[in-house]
Amino acid sequence: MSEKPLIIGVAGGSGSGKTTVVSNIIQSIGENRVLLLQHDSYYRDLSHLPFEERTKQNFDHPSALETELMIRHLDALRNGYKIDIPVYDFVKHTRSEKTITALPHRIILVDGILIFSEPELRKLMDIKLFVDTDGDVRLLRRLQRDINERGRDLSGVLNQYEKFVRPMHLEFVEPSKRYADIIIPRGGENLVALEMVIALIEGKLSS
Ligand SMILES: Nc1ncnc2c1ncn2[C@@H]1O[C@H](COP(=O)(O)OP(=O)(O)O)[C@@H](O)[C@H]1O
Ligand SMILES: Nc1ccn([C@@H]2O[C@H](COP(=O)(O)O)[C@@H](O)[C@H]2O)c(=O)n1
Repeated sequence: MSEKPLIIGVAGGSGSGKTTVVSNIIQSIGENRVLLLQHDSYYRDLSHLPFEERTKQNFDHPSALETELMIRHLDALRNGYKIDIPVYDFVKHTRSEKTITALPHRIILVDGILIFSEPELRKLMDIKLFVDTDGDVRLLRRLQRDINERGRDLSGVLNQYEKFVRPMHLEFVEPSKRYADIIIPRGGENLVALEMVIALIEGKLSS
């Protein structure tokens, strides 16, 4: 592929609806034209720690993620090379032996809570979207998701939220909103904003 891809970043707090927004964009633009790269896939492996220790880590600080690898991957894709995306296990807090091979695409969607707080990563993005959802709504969604899908219990989710998620959100995620080109209030339910974003992407692709 000789043309450089269009790289679209989708940031926002945990549970804000990033994945929902991204899925809507992919459905509208067409799966075969888009590659999704999630910062979540680049969480550092903690298999060297006992399980109890892993659960006590701060996963909301930039140092918890191997952002340098994600940047190398984006550079490789921009230059026409394939990459091997890590597979992360949120139940065990570990990275799998397996990877997923991804080929260069015309559009690359990048999502994650901290993608705009990393200058090197931010620099690579052509369009930056921030999904803005109230903290109480995000906490309720996260409670449900983490208990149903990530092997957590009520008190674990609440402790983690109070100790790490909320303070790191205020320190890193919320201030990074200033770098967004478009702020999407309420996330995936905001169909007007989604239509505008999709029209913008289509316009960029045809220009
Ligand atoms: N508008 C919405 N209404 C109800 N539930 C939603 C809505 N948007 C997202 N969710 C649910 O909330 C949870 C978190 O949403 P998700 O899109 O995964 O957020 P993020 O990727 O920002 O963490 C998911 O279980 C999702 O199904
Ligand atoms: N082992 C891990 C790794 C990350 N988290 C939490 O995931 C959140 C980011 O993912 P979203 O899909 O919600 O954007 C982040 O807030 C971390 O606290 C975790 O709980 N365990």
